[in-house]
Amino acid sequence: MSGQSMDPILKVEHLSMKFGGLVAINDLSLEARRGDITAIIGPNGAGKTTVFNCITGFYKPTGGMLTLSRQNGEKYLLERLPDYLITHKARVARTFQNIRLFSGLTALENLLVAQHNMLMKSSGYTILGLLGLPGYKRASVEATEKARYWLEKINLIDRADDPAGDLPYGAQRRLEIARAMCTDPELLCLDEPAAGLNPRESAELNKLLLDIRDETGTSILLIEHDMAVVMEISDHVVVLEYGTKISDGKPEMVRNDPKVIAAYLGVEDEEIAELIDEVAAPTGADPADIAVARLAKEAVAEIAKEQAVTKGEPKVKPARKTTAAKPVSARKTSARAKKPSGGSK
Ligand SMILES: Nc1ncnc2c1ncn2[C@@H]1O[C@H](COP(=O)(O)OP(=O)(O)OP(=O)(O)O)[C@@H](O)[C@H]1O
Repeated sequence: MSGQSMDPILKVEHLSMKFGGLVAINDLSLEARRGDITAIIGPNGAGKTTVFNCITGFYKPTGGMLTLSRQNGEKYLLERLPDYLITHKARVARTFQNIRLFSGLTALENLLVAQHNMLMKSSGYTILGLLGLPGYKRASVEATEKARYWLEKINLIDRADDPAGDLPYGAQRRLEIARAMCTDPELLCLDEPAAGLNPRESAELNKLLLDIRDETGTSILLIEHDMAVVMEISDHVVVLEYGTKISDGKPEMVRNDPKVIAAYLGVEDEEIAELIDEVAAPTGADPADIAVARLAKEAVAEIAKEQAVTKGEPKVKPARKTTAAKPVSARKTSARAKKPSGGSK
């Protein structure tokens, strides 16, 4: 039940983000459709988290426009909003690469804290809540019901009263997603939700995300390195390299795109340039595409040959974190320098 409508919930237009002389995002445009799971993938340092940080207000972009269209017709220019309004007005929620739960609070309490704003509002921002105002009581019951609903959904209802820090890693990841869902987002941004999960936990995560999409209609924007997750659940995939979009489309199209294969295999620019010179484009096809395709094919064959002699090694997984070479089109926009502190991962 993906792509409930063709209208985009998020439109990124000509986004750029510079850190001093480093161009992290270069004139990036993309769309995430309402009701879809959209994945942003790319090698390390491609700019994925920077895009998330621009969308969620952690960074103010150097240029470009980020338009969030809510279901009720309200539109928000995210680059102009402070981060708390991006959450509360534009209804964008996010999780981070590293888990950020309150580890000393129980699983249930973590989900109640997420609803703190709504509870404060119903208490009139005074101590009237403590005096048992009916409105506050009702809100408090609803908050607990919502928290328990999400605990059921993530199979943690039996551990509602356990400290979040005592839960297994995969359960903590699901709890973070549940916490984000307790804020009733229209766009849920997940930064590497499958990182560190074992195959069983990954499968549980996939199911949870598909349920969220299908049952709540929430649109999901996902950064992910695990290709099994990306290919299984995404409706649409955008590939970045050096802050530039190199591919955009359905998962099967992106998976077979020579530019994407080359980026993940780390083919050197010089090799591509040499081949472009050699390649005669008989049917008017782009020589760069032909060259990249040929190099990718050679690289895959080489790896397959190596693996044939190395028993027990895993199969080629192009989307695992690898350092990639720059694409022909992005040689001048190096975003692969060392990352200074201050970013939000
Ligand atoms: N706060 C910052 N200050 C300076 N440079 C930054 C900052 N944040 C990110 N960068 C740089 O921007 C580029 C893109 O980084 P980003 O973290 O967005 O990549 P990524 O695709 O999310 O990588 P990964 O897959 O490793 O998480 C990198 O070169 C990084 O060093």
